[in-house]
Amino acid sequence: MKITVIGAGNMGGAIVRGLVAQNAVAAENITVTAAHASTLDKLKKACGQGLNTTTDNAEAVAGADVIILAVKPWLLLGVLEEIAPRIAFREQVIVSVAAGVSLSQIDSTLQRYSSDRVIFRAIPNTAISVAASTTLLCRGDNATDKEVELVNAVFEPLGTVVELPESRLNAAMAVTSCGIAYVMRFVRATVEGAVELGLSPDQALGLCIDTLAGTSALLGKNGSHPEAEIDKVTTPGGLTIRGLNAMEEAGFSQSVIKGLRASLPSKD
Ligand SMILES: NC(=O)C1=CN([C@@H]2O[C@H](COP(=O)(O)OP(=O)(O)OC[C@H]3O[C@@H](n4cnc5c(N)ncnc54)[C@H](O)[C@@H]3O)[C@@H](O)[C@H]2O)C=CC1
Ligand SMILES: O=C(O)[C@@H]1CCC=N1
Repeated sequence: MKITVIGAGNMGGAIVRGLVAQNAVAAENITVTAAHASTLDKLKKACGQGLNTTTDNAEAVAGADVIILAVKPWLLLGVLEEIAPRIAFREQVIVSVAAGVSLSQIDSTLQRYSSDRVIFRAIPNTAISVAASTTLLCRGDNATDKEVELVNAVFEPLGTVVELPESRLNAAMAVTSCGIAYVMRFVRATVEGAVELGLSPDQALGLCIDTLAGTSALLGKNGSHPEAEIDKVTTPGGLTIRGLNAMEEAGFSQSVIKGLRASLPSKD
């Protein structure tokens, strides 16, 4: 499989590094672009000199089976216009990772170049850099199972892939992609609190990481409901309920819910 990644930032760069590190795609079979050559030089150092790099997006799409668009959302349609005349539609599958740009917006941009377009949206999270992404996948209307398999072959080595309808993508993205930042903020707050209680920052962070792993295992392996697990921790008249109530008094659950709501792309 040959892949072209347009945009070598946090997401595009992580996809390229991840695919090479997991031996899923050889560096020689990946072409990657960025706005600046210096970004590409760094990526080449990380992935090996075999990696194909260029700042010419249109030139980069030649020969790819899968073209991944990983530029900022407001640049996406312009970049599509730039590469569209060079895309071999149907032979080449297009995957956008841009948040908030719909399949129909992408399709409208491409319709004057071909009547047979295969488009996907994939929303990974930054854990893709450690092959632990939850990648959300939406297929365009005319994508075949074989094309879905091809796109899965890109993202499955980098974590788990969850296919869902586009109508639920933004809600899921708030949980999985924005969620990395929200959980990190929880971790940061925990470390700040634990330092006040007398732990060193390193020790607090280590304990918090272990506790996250334990929480994850309880939910994932036991299939428990969070509230059932909370019940097991909160001894009546004990310490945890005092902590939980103090957190709720400060608006913990409402803050999280409000944050998720605010994470939806605006409809302008
Ligand atoms: N960072 C995240 O957690 C996630 C990001 N996304 C999406 O991924 C996309 C990229 O985001 P990031 O990687 O975070 O941004 P970034 O700013 O780190 O990377 C963007 C890259 O695009 C390159 N670029 C800019 N203009 C270009 C052009 N005309 N041609 C080729 N390359 C160009 C830049 O040099 C940069 O390397 C966005 O659309 C974002 O919505 C999706 C899910 C999660
Ligand atoms: O904040 C953003 O817009 C991107 C999309 C999801 C995570 N990061």
